Amino acid sequence: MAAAAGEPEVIRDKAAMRAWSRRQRAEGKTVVLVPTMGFLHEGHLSLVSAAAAVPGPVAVVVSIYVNPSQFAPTEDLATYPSDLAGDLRKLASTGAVHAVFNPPDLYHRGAAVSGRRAEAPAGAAASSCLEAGGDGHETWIRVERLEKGLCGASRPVFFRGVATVVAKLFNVVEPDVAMFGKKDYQQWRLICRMVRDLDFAVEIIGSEIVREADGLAMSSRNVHLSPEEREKALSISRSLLNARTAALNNSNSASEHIKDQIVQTLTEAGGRVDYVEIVEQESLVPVETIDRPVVICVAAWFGKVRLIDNIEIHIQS
Ligand SMILES: Nc1ncnc2c1ncn2[C@@H]1O[C@H](COP(=O)(O)OP(=O)(O)OP(=O)(O)O)[C@@H](O)[C@H]1O
Ligand SMILES: CC(C)(CO)[C@@H](O)C(=O)[O-]
Ligand code: BAL
Repeated sequence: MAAAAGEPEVIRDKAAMRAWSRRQRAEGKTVVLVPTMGFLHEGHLSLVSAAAAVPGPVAVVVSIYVNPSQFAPTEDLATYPSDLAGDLRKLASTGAVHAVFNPPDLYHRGAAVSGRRAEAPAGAAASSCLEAGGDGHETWIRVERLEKGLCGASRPVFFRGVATVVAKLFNVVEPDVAMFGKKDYQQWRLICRMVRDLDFAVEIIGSEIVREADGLAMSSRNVHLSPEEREKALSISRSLLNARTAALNNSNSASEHIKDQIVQTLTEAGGRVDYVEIVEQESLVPVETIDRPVVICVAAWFGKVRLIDNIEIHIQS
């Protein structure tokens, strides 16, 4: 169990962060990292509780960093919510966080070369809000199959940016354990695959989705929903719960039928569906029939807010 942590130490510098972690490990502690983009809610705090519950003496680090490389220029980097002072208060009140890593920037930005800064390098398939010419960052981790479907289809640079920044965080913080929420299901599975494939010495723990009392999955972006949009967005969790009931009550349900029902519910509520997919839990390969453990994943727009959610169905094959 963790010793009471008191006020977390706020660390902004990479070298200082690495030195802090190494001191903790030298003292016999397990370093547990909770990566976040801030504007914290109970979903994040559940990851902190799970981090504190890792057996043995632990040093819990929460990173707060809005990673520009996972946002395409058309996405919402500029309006991503933030409240560092509020976040620090929430983390201190848990008594379970020992350090907060809040770097001003994690990337080498490089110098402009012939005015090409902020453009994608020649030959790049897609660009993010980070792209730099000259001697800026140009090394990327691609989890080649898992990054393509689901959220990868409409967010072309998202998983390249996530895998790369998580690898950078692992190199700086050197955690023994890292916590990810199953709300971002594809992200969690992709990080597990990256860790396996690249032999990172980090144990990844996936933590259950935390919901509001009415079922809405907690998400930092929920703050941008109007009260009407928020009400309509309840159709996501409602349709997922109905789908699970249907799948559990009818053996070998056809995925197409279940997906159609979800699309209909979301559309009737006023949502714009990005995708509804039923996939195997680890490989994320789509299934035609629900005859094995699957997860139903949804992304839909309500107003200007794109929300994701999912539900696991534990049918034994
Ligand atoms: N409701 C939730 N339940 C469990 N984990 C969550 C929940 N919301 C976020 N997390 C996890 O917290 C970590 C940090 O996520 P992030 O800071 O992007 O918050 P978010 O609420 O997912 O924001 P966004 O609005 O970008 O979806 C991720 O591992 C994410 O899966
Ligand atoms: C894992 C992560 C912190 C990487 O920027 C982000 O994608 C998130 O908060 O889920
Ligand atoms: N929780 C995932 C971060 C993002 O949507 O960019």
